[in-house]
Amino acid sequence: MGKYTKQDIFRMVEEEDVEFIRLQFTDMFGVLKNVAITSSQLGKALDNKCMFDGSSVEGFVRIEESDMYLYPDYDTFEIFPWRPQQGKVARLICDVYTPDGKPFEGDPRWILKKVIKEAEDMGYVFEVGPECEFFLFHTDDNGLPTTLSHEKAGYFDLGPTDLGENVRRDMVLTLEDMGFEIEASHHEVAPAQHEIDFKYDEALKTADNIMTFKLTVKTIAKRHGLYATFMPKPKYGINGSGMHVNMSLAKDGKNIFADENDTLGLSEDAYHFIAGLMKHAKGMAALTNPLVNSYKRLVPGYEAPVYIAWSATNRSPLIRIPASRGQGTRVELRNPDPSANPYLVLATCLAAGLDGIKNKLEVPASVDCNIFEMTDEERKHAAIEVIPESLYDAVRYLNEDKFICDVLGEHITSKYTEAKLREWNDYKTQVTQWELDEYLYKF
Ligand SMILES: Nc1ncnc2c1ncn2[C@@H]1O[C@H](COP(=O)(O)OP(=O)(O)OP(=O)(O)O)[C@@H](O)[C@H]1O
Ligand SMILES: N[C@@H](CCC(=O)O)C(=O)O
Ligand SMILES: [Mg+2]
Ligand SMILES: [Mg+2]
Repeated sequence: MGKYTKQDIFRMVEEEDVEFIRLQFTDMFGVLKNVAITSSQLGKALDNKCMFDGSSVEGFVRIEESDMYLYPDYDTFEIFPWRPQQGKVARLICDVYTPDGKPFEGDPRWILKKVIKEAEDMGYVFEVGPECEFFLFHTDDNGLPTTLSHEKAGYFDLGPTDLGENVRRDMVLTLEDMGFEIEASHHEVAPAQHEIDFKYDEALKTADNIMTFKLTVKTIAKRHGLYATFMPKPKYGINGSGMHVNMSLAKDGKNIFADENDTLGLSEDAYHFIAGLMKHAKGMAALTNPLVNSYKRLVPGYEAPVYIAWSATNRSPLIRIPASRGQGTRVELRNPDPSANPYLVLATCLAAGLDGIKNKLEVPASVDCNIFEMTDEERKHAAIEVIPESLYDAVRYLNEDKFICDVLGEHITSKYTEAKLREWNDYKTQVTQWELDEYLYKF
């Protein structure tokens, strides 16, 4: 049973004086799209009759087959608190369907739903809590984003040093207005870098929440004359922004990753899940780290992972098991960044973990020392592999991992690969400032 019925939505629109409704969906590349309707069209929208031109959305369909339908998920009805309070603006997150009434295979939300169904058939609920980091920068005289900030604060610092402090407070209050349960918010390590953590939930809800979170953070920053960016590594020499993904599986309301009798308090299935994530980490990288820029974050020295390993005691590997046990027992994957499409990231993470469980994959020994301080020889001896080092490598690994390609389906795999190779080739031909600074005078 859903949270809202059609009648509930009509009633809320009437009572709350909602004038506009945004029908939202997310494209393959994690970009939020929407078409706005007035409340006079609500009945049509709720009957799945609203159409859009799919050929205008990158990675969707060709012009000859362009009609797509939006099927609103009633439970996602939410009013935007930052819009006028008369003639309010609300949104509904939608699934994308083809004209013959089938889910569109290029819709990332559908891909996630498919894997969730598979988990449900095994009796599992997939619970996920993300940690989204972002930067707040000034805009220039034309209102365009810069990488400038006047902030000096660092990790966990308290104001009033920081202009960002008030902005973050406003973000938290707005998110709470929209039903988010905010667990923590703090200044991150780099100047102008922040993090707001919200409570974990079932995977589909969390993926929707991540999209809403990014929209809200950007909107509130703009209101304060700042620009919020989720670009993974906006500045050389300081930390980049990650989106650690905390995951657990529940069966009949009980966290099945916990086992008091184990030395680390983890169940067999938790170990298999970790092994599945490790097996597919390279194949998933093009999704968890989708930009050319993503790979500039995954370098030693900035709290971001580089090596495929796991540990219950330290933060340097790809996978960390945070200390909390019982219902809080979870696996934290540390390489995803907030530019990723959350639907595709959660779909592939869940599928990889389930692959581990189904096939009883064995985890290698945990690496409890600082991997960055090991020599290449020591890492080789411990069979520690490296996360792909560029978008190009990541796309290659994706196409080699048939299991992950199957999760994504033919449509997304081919369109995604095509677009990401185009992005890489465009980047590859650029002459950067670094090259000019290094070479122009020498040669
Ligand atoms: N059982 C669980 N399953 C999935 N997620 C969970 C579970 N329990 C807690 N979480 C989520 O994990 C996230 C924890 O974030 P928190 O910032 O505390 O983690 P952290 O990794 O210790 O922090 P950091 O990496 O910034 O030092 C929250 O979103 C929380 O709701
Ligand atoms: N900003 C770091 C993470 C810092 C943290 O541990 O919270 C990253 O790029 O992943
Ligand atoms: Mg953090
Ligand atoms: Mg974390």
